[in-house]
Amino acid sequence: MQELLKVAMPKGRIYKQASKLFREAGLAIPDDADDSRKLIIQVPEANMEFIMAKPVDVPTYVEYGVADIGVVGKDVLMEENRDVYELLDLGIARCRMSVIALPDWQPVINPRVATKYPNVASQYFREQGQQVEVIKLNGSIELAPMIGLADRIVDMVETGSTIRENGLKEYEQIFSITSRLIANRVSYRMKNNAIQALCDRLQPAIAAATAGAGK
Ligand SMILES: Nc1ncnc2c1ncn2[C@@H]1O[C@H](COP(=O)(O)OP(=O)(O)OP(=O)(O)O)[C@@H](O)[C@H]1O
Ligand SMILES: O=P(O)(O)OC[C@H]1O[C@H](OP(=O)(O)OP(=O)(O)O)[C@H](O)[C@@H]1O
Repeated sequence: MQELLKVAMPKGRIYKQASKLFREAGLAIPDDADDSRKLIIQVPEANMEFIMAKPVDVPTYVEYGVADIGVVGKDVLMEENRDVYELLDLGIARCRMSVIALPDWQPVINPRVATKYPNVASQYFREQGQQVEVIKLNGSIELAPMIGLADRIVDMVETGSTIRENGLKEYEQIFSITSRLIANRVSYRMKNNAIQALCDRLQPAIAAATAGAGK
């Protein structure tokens, strides 16, 4: 019998895709665990316990070892910069991090950039040699250039419909994003059999899903 794995699972849009991938890997994972208000869900069929977390908190739970492994977007991993192992690119929740502004944007004297990702944005503009004031927001980032809070934003683009519907334009793509499987450093050693077995099951499922999506 392998060790129980505590898994930090993001509630919201990643959960459905992650649980589908886990099922395709042969694990009996429910697809509706995030529909209830329960925050800790036992999945005895897969010898797992899910900790249903806010996506941005997943790396924190994993770094502190209260979860052995977790599923999290690359955007959050880059922003949070936690001390965890990144084990697998799950290929799900594909989107990109971009610089967005109004279509008539021109460089301004005191540029302001609004974003949910202040560390990523600051590093990007520093590397570009541009001095900007970064304003942290927690959602509806696209509002910022529309109402004059910032002249640019750094945010996620998937289908492009949010920027289209708000009359904005994507200027630069900073990096592409998918969700990753991460592990606590100690758990990776202590529960190596269980974690390795999970990776071995997930890998062909990821390859099949990626081939199926024509990517
Ligand atoms: N439009 C999108 N399309 C695909 N993936 C996305 C999109 N937006 C975000 N993601 C990915 O999904 C992850 C979780 O996003 P989600 O919107 O569920 O959470 P959140 O906005 O961080 O949390 P909350 O809903 O609690 O504010 C992101 O970190 C990113 O990796
Ligand atoms: O290109 P699209 O397919 O339109 O997706 C992009 C949108 O999705 C995310 O927002 P989310 O739904 O997480 O809402 P938020 O504003 O609360 O971050 C992101 O912040 C964009 O606003």
